[in-house]
Amino acid sequence: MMDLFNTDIKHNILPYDGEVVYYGLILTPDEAGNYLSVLLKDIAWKNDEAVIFGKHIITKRKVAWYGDGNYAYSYSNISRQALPWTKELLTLKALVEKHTSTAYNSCLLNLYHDGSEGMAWHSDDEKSLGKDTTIASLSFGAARKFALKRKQTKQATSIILESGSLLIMRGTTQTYWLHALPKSTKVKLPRVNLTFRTMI
Ligand SMILES: O=C(O)CCC(=O)C(=O)O
Ligand SMILES: [Fe+2]
Repeated sequence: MMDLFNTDIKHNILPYDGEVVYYGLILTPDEAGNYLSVLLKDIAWKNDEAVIFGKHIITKRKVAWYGDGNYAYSYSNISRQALPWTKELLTLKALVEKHTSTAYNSCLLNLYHDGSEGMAWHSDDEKSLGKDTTIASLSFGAARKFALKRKQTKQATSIILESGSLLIMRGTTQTYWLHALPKSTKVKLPRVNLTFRTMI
């Protein structure tokens, strides 16, 4: 596929206690734009729900959960059932697996309609994901800042995720670091993010 934009030097953007590697573009801007249209149309987007301090919250951001099996996935006190892969998601999964030499069995999708929507600080450390799991993040649409902050020292770093780009988090990243997608009033266009994961 497109290796044109890939430099062979992929460095860890974390100083220690985990590995976050930015691969840059693995799709051309045109390919990424086409996928964005298809994903906006074909994915079963739903507003995310959570129960926080006993209060039922519904987010503006939309989510979807796809996977191999009948995975039940639970976070923020709400459980969700994985939908069967679509053709496009299987193609993208294979592409990401090739680039990262890792197999995934599920994918969490997020749709941020514009910069007024984001994701708060968290780590993907649910028991169902296993410890020190590899998560591959593929982005489409508006470029957005992805921020990381060490749990203990609050040391921070960030990177801009462009349309068609791939980022992976692996090793002890989820144990020692939080990540977030900050809101930005400057962003007027939608972004779709796919995180390929391995459920155990
Ligand atoms: O949208 C992003 O880039 C981050 C998504 C994320 O952290 C997650 O789905 O757990
Ligand atoms: Fe996350």
